[in-house]
Amino acid sequence: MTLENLQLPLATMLDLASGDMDPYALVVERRLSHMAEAYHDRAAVTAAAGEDPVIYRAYEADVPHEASQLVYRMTIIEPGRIGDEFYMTKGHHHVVDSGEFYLGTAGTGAVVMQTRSGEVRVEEMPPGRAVYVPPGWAHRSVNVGTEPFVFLAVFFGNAGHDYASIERDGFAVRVLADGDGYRVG
Ligand SMILES: O=P(O)(O)OC[C@H]1O[C@H](O)[C@H](O)[C@@H](O)[C@@H]1O
Ligand SMILES: [Fe+2]
Repeated sequence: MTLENLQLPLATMLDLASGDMDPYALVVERRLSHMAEAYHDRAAVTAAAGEDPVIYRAYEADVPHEASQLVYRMTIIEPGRIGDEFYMTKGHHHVVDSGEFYLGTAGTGAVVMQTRSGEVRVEEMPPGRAVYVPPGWAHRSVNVGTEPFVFLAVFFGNAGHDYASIERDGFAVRVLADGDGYRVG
């Protein structure tokens, strides 16, 4: 094997507290208008539509989206709610069923996971807690705190993002404000 055929190693600085990455590419920036249908309180969606807040963004290292590659991202979900529902990601299945590794690094969040047959699990992701999302589980992350929720994600380069089934059917549970905390309803 010659060096010409080999990709060079890559090193990236990750700011675990803020989610900043260096070097990075901003690959996701989702505002409310990009996912308004995901929230159940229609009046609250309408009330927030004018401001159209940024709900979350993700930074990615320069890894090819190909089989055998491990893509890694820092995702930052802002604190906030639409009605009683916390800011969250759209959520997706992988096109090629494959696992994903998560590590909470700042703030207070959780990941909701759901199989195609409707089984649901919710795991909290405080800083230092790793969650493994096995193949076949759709996943959505939620900020249940008052600070930005930051996590590292690692997934296969050929996993792909399948949003259609979640856009159509949603998740069977919602993560809702409950006093100072949250409940899964
Ligand atoms: O793709 P979304 O459901 O909008 O979530 C935003 C991002 O969250 C995490 O970083 C996942 O690992 C990414 O694959 C995903 O793109
Ligand atoms: Fe994923």
